[in-house]
Amino acid sequence: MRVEAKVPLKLTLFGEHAVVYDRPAIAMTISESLKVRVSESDRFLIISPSLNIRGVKLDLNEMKIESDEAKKVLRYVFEVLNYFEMKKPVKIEIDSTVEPSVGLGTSAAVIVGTVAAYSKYLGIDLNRDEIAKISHDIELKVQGIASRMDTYTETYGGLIYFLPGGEGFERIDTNFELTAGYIRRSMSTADVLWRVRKLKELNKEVFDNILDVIGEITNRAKSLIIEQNYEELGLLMYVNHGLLFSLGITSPEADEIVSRAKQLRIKGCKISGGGAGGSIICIKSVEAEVLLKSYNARIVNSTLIKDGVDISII
Ligand SMILES: Nc1ncnc2c1ncn2[C@@H]1O[C@H](COP(=O)(O)OP(=O)(O)O)[C@@H](O)[C@H]1O
Ligand SMILES: C[C@@](O)(CCOP(=O)(O)O)CC(=O)O
Ligand SMILES: [Mg+2]
Repeated sequence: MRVEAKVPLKLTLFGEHAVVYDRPAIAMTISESLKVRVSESDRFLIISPSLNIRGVKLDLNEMKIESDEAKKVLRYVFEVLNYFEMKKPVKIEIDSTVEPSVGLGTSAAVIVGTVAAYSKYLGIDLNRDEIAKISHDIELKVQGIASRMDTYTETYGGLIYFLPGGEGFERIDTNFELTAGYIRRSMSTADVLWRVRKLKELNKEVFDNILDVIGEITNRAKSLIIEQNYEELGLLMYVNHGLLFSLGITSPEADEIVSRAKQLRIKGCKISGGGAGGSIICIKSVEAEVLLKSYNARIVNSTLIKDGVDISII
């Protein structure tokens, strides 16, 4: 038996980082995806062609390759197998339409896909809520810090508003259109999250105020998306980017792109996801695509996808 889980990747429209501290957020699934295929094997094998592993060590006597980096990047998959007590050995193949760690929720997709496919392979029927919850717990365990935004968005699919307080979400029925692309990233989301945590400890009051404003912007943005008021929404994207700059999670190149976008009168642009480079989103326009390409960004297919993880037996 072979089971395949196709997981849509996601963009964060508003509230990244603040959502970790129980403020609201808005995210949506897009046409880019990551597939996890699980099939019979006599031992556990993980194959992921898009991963670049550096610093391998070769034991010439046993012809065995060892890599601390491989262990680290495959920890998301390992912890899923561990959760299911590694009940049956399997071959796990992971294919993604984008590179790993670009602010599009690839970490969550690897977890959601492996939870969905491996549980099905084991004959365990999980509903979406169970897949999302297990996946969130695993992301939190591996990274030490994580909100439920990415795992829930990719499990359920669509454009989703996460309520403040860390519980509850609403799906918003809309045909929102974005232009998006990603640039080089200097850190993983986990590393950025820990940097933000340190900043929070340094000055709790200022930090909390910034997060409150991000929360207010997110709540206003929710109404503007429903009203299709893209002028004001775009303005709030610039404001959200500025607040992310103040949290230290943008990058010089991302700031330059967003500033240039403003100068070109593009309606709205901001960094999306973990930051330190990675994904940038703008209200859809030809000018935004030209701008992103001029910075060698890889344009992503940001068509809103309304369905979440899809499991099939092949
Ligand atoms: N195709 C893949 N195969 C295996 N693991 C992956 C893949 N893509 C992402 N990952 C895991 O997710 C990590 C990236 O997480 P993160 O920095 O949060 O990226 P993103 O912002 O895209 O979610 C990688 O270091 C790796 O551990
Ligand atoms: C920064 C954060 O809000 C989003 C991270 O998104 P990504 O892993 O960069 O796609 C973290 C989280 O919500 O867990
Ligand atoms: Mg991630």
